[in-house]
Amino acid sequence: MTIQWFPGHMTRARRQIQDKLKLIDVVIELLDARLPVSSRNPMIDEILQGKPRMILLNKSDLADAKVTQEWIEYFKKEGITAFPVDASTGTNVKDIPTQARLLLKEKIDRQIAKGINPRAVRGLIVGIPNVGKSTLINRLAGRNIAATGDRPGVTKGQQWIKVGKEMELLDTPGILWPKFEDQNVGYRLAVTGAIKEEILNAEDIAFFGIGYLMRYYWDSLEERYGLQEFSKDADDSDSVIAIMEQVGRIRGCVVSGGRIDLEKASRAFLRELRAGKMGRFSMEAPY
Ligand SMILES: Nc1nc2c(ncn2[C@@H]2O[C@H](COP(=O)(O)OP(=O)(O)OP(=O)(O)O)[C@@H](O)[C@H]2O)c(=O)[nH]1
Repeated sequence: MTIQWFPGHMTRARRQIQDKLKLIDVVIELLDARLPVSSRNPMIDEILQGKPRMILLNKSDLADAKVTQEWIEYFKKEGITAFPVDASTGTNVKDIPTQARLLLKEKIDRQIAKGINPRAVRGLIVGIPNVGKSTLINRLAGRNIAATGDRPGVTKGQQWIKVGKEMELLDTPGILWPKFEDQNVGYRLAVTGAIKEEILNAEDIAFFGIGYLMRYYWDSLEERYGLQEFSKDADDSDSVIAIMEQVGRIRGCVVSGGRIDLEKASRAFLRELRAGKMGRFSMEAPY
């Protein structure tokens, strides 16, 4: 597997965020609830330079609720305000301005004590591609302003957006890069759709995804694809391929001679997995 990230690109992304930090009071760091480690920039603390920040575990509708709760407790122990959200339906999104003000409470209280009327809290959303930054901005703004898509890399523009009376957001989020040194990180990101399929091969990603579900979420997989007679030995590549073929059979990915088109089957599987059709799953737990 080769994933290339260019140092120039990272430096530019980092500088863009640091320029924006000067304009804002609080950072809203968006992570994918299914993989809070892999979807986190490894240098985030250094990049944020001590700016008050909260972590939102987005796409919590797709993640294992029990594991998400463990993550919330984990971040709490680290002294970081964190809570699950679902930007696509708006679950918990209304708590963001309140939590942002809480983070700045001391500063706001000092202003009030001096008789100054505190202005709206200014926030910046940061996160890796496809984590849901634009969807969240639109949700907070209550209208469609940021470009959203199911492919990484569609965010554009720059202005302040009012979120009620108490908060303002920069309409262009800060784009962070994920950590790529570890091959499994790359695959986890690819399974959830954060990395384009042109970079990693769809069959390899699906192979990884099926293996993962075989290990940790067998029942969901079994139910969806009728795998009652199949082996659930994820360490045996023949068993994994047999399941991929079954997916292909069920989804009509059959070519001449009855052979299964594994590439097509892989894409079908990934589409369904990413859309939550196999139920909720998490790929990383804190403990
Ligand atoms: N199920 C679910 N899907 C979500 C959620 N938030 C965003 N999405 C979907 O995830 C995809 C990516 O969302 P975007 O808002 O475009 O992500 P982004 O971070 O702005 O992406 P870039 O522009 O690539 O940086 C879209 O298909 C959204 O509909 C969520 O909470 N739950």
